[in-house]
Amino acid sequence: MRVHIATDHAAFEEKKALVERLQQAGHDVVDHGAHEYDAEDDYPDFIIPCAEAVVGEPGSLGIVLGGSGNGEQIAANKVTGVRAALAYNTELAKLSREHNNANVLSLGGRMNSIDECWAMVEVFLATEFAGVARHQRRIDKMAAYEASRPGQAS
Ligand SMILES: O=C(CO)[C@H](O)[C@H](O)COP(=O)(O)O
Repeated sequence: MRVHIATDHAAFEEKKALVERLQQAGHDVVDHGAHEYDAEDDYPDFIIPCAEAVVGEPGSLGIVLGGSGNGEQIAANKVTGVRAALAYNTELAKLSREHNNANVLSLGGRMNSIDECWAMVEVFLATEFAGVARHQRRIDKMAAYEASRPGQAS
């Protein structure tokens, strides 16, 4: 699977480890940075391009990381077409795909170990959207709202 990934400094080591594990597992990984550790860097600079790449490549998925994952989820969700979910256990990662058809998973490198992050990534990538009508209806309502905002193409 094509996987876009990004972090700020706060999950620099976790991102590096995840890129290695994803490649070992055979995924086609695009690393949007941070490529160097800089304690003063800003997560939107990496997360927004990563989220845009996910939308630009239908069928791909994204993994964004930070200290908590909160700001990274918020930044990713600013990109039209992104449904980014914050997870801290595998059940949330699974539900984000099954119920929300999330295309971006947000993780907190200061909240979970590398092994825990990897477990969530594996579940996220392996789980399909359930396609149940009530879930699709709710996603459609959000997409309609998104499309109705000024400046959005119809
Ligand atoms: O998780 C994050 C945003 O939600 C950031 O990674 C976190 O805020 C960075 O913190 P600091 O600049 O103190 O290292």
